[in-house]
Amino acid sequence: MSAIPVDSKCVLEVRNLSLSLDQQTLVDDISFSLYEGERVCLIGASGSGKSLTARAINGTLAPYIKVSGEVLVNGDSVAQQPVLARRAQARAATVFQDTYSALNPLMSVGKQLSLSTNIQSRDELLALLKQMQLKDAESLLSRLPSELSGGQRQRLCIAFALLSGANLLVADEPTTALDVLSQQQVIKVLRQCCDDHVCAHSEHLHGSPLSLLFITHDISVAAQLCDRAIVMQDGKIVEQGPLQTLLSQPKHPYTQRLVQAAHRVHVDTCLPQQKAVNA
Ligand SMILES: Nc1ncnc2c1ncn2[C@@H]1O[C@H](COP(=O)(O)OP(=O)(O)OP(=O)(O)O)[C@@H](O)[C@H]1O
Repeated sequence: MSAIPVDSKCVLEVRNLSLSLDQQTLVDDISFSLYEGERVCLIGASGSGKSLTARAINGTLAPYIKVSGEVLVNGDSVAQQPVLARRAQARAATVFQDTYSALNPLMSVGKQLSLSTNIQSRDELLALLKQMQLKDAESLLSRLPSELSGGQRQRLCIAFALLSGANLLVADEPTTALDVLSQQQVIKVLRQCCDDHVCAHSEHLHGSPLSLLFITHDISVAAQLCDRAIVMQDGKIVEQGPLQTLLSQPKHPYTQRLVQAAHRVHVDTCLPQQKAVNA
């Protein structure tokens, strides 16, 4: 990971955040920060509290979840605020694993795009789709979301999310439901968005680069995109640091198991090829 410049702006600060339901603690006193332009992954097994943490950040927690601690987005304290109660600069753009949750299933892609952007020109809409590496953009504009592949829909969701002008993107398992090639396309688009995106239309965030919180249970996917990792287990952060360091010298037993499992999957995947070469 490149060192964070001293004068970097803190885009997200999660401070002693706990989330509970009745007497059960689901997220337990976690703290971490994200600086502008950083790509950080929140990684952990199913049920470790990643999505709940994402919901506390983007303001979509169920109202019956008890929140304590602080979440600051661009300096605004938002832990207790649902998304619609937040100032524009404190709203994080979000993409989810379930792409249908962000798209109107009954409206063509072109209509949805032009309603959310106020862009009426077909050429500008086509340019937007091309930025998302969506080929065949002409035909995509007239299709319904169900007439796109999962990978195309996810790239469209990323475009929609970034149109909000937010400087923080929370991507909650955006590649989990996709095949390997579609995963690669989504990662490529996310990487490109982080490299190119500056908030042009937001008065408060003007010129601010995009920061990414990438939520996943797959450390090998995270390694293709992120510089830093925060590892969660059973609602707690057990380790955090540069991703390359975690991969080469994992300290916590859970991180060690995660890295070993990723190596095993890699070796298993390579085995048939090896046999074929040796045959
Ligand atoms: N709305 C809710 N009401 C009650 N319990 C919940 C709610 N959302 C999540 N939980 C519980 O909180 C714990 C953490 O869930 P969370 O969805 O954050 O896990 P996760 O790490 O994102 O898992 P996955 O990788 O499977 O999405 C789980 O035990 C889950 O059952």
